[in-house]
Amino acid sequence: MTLDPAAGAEAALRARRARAEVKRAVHARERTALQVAEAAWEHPGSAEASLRVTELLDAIPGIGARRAERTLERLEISPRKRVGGLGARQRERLREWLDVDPAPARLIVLAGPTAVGKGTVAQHVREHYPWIRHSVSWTTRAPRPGEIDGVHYRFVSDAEFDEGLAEDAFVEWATVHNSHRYGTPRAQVQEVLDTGDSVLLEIDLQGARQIRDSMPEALLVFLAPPSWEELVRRLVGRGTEDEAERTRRLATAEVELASQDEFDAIVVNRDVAEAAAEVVGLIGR
Ligand SMILES: Nc1nc2c(ncn2[C@@H]2O[C@H](COP(=O)(O)OP(=O)(O)O)[C@@H](O)[C@H]2O)c(=O)[nH]1
Ligand SMILES: Nc1ncnc2c1ncn2[C@@H]1O[C@H](COP(=O)(O)OP(=O)(O)O)[C@@H](O)[C@H]1O
Repeated sequence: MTLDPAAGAEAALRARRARAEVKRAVHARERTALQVAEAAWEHPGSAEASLRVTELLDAIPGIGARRAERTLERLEISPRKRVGGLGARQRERLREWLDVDPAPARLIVLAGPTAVGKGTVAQHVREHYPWIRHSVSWTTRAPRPGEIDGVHYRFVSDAEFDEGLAEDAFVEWATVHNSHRYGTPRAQVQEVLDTGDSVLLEIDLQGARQIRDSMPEALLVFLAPPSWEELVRRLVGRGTEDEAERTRRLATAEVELASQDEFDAIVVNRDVAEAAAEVVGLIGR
């Protein structure tokens, strides 16, 4: 029987479209990942069955690629596996996880190089997505023009910061740009999480790594510039640092750009509103 290549290509295109539709429905919350998995196991030849497990988890809002990868490691399921190809015990473990775990990410870290637009995007989120709360970090750096104590940061002295450290008051903290210290108050974050709301932490790479280790359910988002030149343009354009400080910050930025693969998701900040919508879309509801 000769295989007609055109018919084969047509069938492959149909299968790809069917899988894309399944992922879209999960991302749009029209179907749960658990319903898709059950359909895959009921109908072995279906589009659901041919989805890779990574595709299925990645389609769940609030589960970035890294969190999907870490979850499959924990479930001892190879990322190459298709949903329909899982063994009985793997199905049981996946069914259990899908039934309980994929809660919306409620602790979101937004990190990225200086002047990429973290503060601007976070401000847009604050204004347009009021259900997402924001933690106010402590910092020993001086306020910039227009920055309000208690809103942008809690501006404190070194001695006050030391007191906070002695009282274990921070869920994470770091010395950034080899100069000032910044820390996220534990009580503030816990209070938000206890109410079931989501909280956005705008912190540096060191802080993001601490959160990843201490709170693995957090969603880590890296905000990237469209290009290095644009990043430099924004830093100079902001006009809040002198030449020496800009040089120091750009040196940190190079290190941070090299670490973006440690994050669950990367959002490029070309347009503030679009970047904010993408971050919020990752959080899930
Ligand atoms: N680890 C940590 N980093 C923070 C915290 N608050 C702000 N940062 C980071 O400190 C760095 C310096 O922030 P800032 O002085 O506002 O300058 P910017 O980077 O140019 O916005 C940025 O990467 C912020 O994300 C915090 O509570 N913890
Ligand atoms: N998408 C964007 N396009 C152009 N300029 C931007 C964009 N996002 C932010 N900016 C500008 O870049 C500068 C740095 O933004 P900021 O939010 O202070 O960065 P960060 O908090 O990451 O250090 C600011 O002048 C801001 O207005």
